[in-house]
Amino acid sequence: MPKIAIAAENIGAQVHHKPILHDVTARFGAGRWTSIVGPNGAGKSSLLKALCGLWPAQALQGEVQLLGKPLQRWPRQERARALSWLGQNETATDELTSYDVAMLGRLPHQTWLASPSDEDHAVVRQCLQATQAWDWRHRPLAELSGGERQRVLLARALAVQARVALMDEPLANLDPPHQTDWMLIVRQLVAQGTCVVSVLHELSVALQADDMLIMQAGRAVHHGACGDPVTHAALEAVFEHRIRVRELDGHWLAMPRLD
Ligand SMILES: Nc1ncnc2c1ncn2[C@@H]1O[C@H](COP(=O)(O)OP(=O)(O)OP(=O)(O)O)[C@@H](O)[C@H]1O
Repeated sequence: MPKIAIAAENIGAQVHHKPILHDVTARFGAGRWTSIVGPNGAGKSSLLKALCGLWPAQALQGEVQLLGKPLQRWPRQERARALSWLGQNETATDELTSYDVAMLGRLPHQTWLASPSDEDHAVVRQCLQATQAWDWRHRPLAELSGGERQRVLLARALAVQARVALMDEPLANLDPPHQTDWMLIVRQLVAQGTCVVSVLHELSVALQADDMLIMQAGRAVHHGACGDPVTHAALEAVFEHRIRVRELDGHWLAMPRLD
């Protein structure tokens, strides 16, 4: 078993007194990529937000452990260096250029009011190039297409160089070649020991991860290896057997059932 990088321990959450996460325990290893999947409204984004500390404390039960220490005991800047976040539908940085957005990923490495270092600039360049967003570095985020903008936001998340990377629907708006690039980037991160946890609706991509956490109605109903037939059965069941998992050229794929 790899070292646990981040763990949700008995997490519960409510919105307006309505429970949306029920006693979720899930542990994610260093150097592993885990995909979180499940039907709409299953609580996938809510769990990711809990892992990231984005829930108000009064709406949350249980504990998140980051690299062996409770999340709320981490000093803010150290935590921002250890944990990176790629969220959905972010618009707060729309007026900034792509370069400046990616540079925001370096903020946890900078001291108050200091200019970015040569290393910060080198990392930002490398991340924008890795996501093929370097060509529009001078353009404001607001002017970019959905997929272009997603690649800049991914570059920002990569620029943090965090040991744990949480990504909510990272493939949103990405065309197939850039989805493949994203998987290759994730594989590189994992090879360097990073823990990657991603919420994905693209089940065939999700099946390329090391592990899969399946959620339903606010609960974690299965957590296992992506190559395990028990995981495939759980995946088919959670989607009411309207998909089937099949192997093609050594990869597991999820296909819609039309019969
Ligand atoms: N701020 C909120 N106010 C009210 N209800 C919320 C709020 N956030 C989440 N919920 C509810 O909590 C449940 C889980 O939502 P969540 O976004 O975590 O699901 P999800 O699995 O990520 O869904 P999807 O696949 O549709 O993105 C849903 O029923 C949703 O309506």
